[in-house]
Amino acid sequence: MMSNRSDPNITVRADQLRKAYTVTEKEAGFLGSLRAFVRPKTRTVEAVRGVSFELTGGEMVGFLGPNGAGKTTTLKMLSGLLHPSGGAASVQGHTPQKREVAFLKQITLVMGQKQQLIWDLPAQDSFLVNQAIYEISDSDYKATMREFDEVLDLSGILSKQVRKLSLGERMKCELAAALLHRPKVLFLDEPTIGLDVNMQERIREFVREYNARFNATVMLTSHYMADVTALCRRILVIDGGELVFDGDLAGLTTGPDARKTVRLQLSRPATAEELARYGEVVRLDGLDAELTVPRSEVSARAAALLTHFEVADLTVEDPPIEQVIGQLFRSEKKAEPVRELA
Ligand SMILES: Nc1ncnc2c1ncn2[C@@H]1O[C@H](COP(=O)(O)OP(=O)(O)OP(=O)(O)O)[C@@H](O)[C@H]1O
Repeated sequence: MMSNRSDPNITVRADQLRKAYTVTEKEAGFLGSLRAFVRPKTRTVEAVRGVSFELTGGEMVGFLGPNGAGKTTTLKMLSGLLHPSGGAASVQGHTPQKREVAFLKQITLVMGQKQQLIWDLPAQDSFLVNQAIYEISDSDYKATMREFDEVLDLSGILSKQVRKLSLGERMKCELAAALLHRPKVLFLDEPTIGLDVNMQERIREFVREYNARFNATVMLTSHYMADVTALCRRILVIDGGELVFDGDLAGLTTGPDARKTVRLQLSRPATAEELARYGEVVRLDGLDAELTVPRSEVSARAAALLTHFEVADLTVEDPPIEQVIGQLFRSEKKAEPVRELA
């Protein structure tokens, strides 16, 4: 969909955003260090290669990709922590790298792997620091803390030294601290990493409620697909620094390119080559086989499988979303034309 650049509803825009890092290569050992010091050898890593997309106010979007795909680099550019090597970004009408106060008051970046809270102090001391930095009035501070407490149940943990908190408790405090100023745009980089299932659900609920209450735009990366399926209708998939998919999460399992999983319990062994004539074999374990087939051809393929093999049982289901997205990562072709900016 073409967009109007002045559309006030667009809160985040990346326009051919690029980032190349220059890394110094060093051989092992002392001599290697010396050589690198005297005559540094450098190499360019193209982490983000011309990424374009737009998010509208209140949208929650999953930002997915394999390790090293460029997710964190993109989020850092959108938060103004990194200068793009090319292209442009705009968030709430601001150019992120200018780090204007009015911009910083409207965004937050939460990195599950990094912490913002002061380690040796109770979390509430870090909250007070943020209250001062963001110039939050006492009444707003109290009201926000009350709201956050309802969902996150912060009672009893705010006064403990951060170093003594469990990972889940700390993450609840990290999120609360990062959202104290009620930002309109949330960049959440693995906010649930390492948490148990219950705590992941709690954090999800908090993000969902925050989004509903403040109509906030949320861009979320997570290795837990449950986070994405619970919160996001749309996903952006990045691979090797390029956007390879921008569209509806549901469309991946129902759209024209969608596939179905056919599970077979065979009565007599078959080879992967034989089965591969009827679909893509994703697993063959003794008499248990699993194939994916185009959704539109599922009945014909199932009938053919029943005719050509001795089958004790056959079931058809949607493939796990991890598998569908994994196939996007590996695919060379773009799964759907990526939205072009006007
Ligand atoms: N400061 C840096 N200097 C040099 N290269 C970097 C730097 N930060 C990231 N990279 C490289 O840029 C590429 C993209 O990294 P990035 O952290 O953005 O990926 P990611 O999608 O967030 O990965 P992950 O899921 O593993 O966190 C990788 O090849 C990474 O090694």
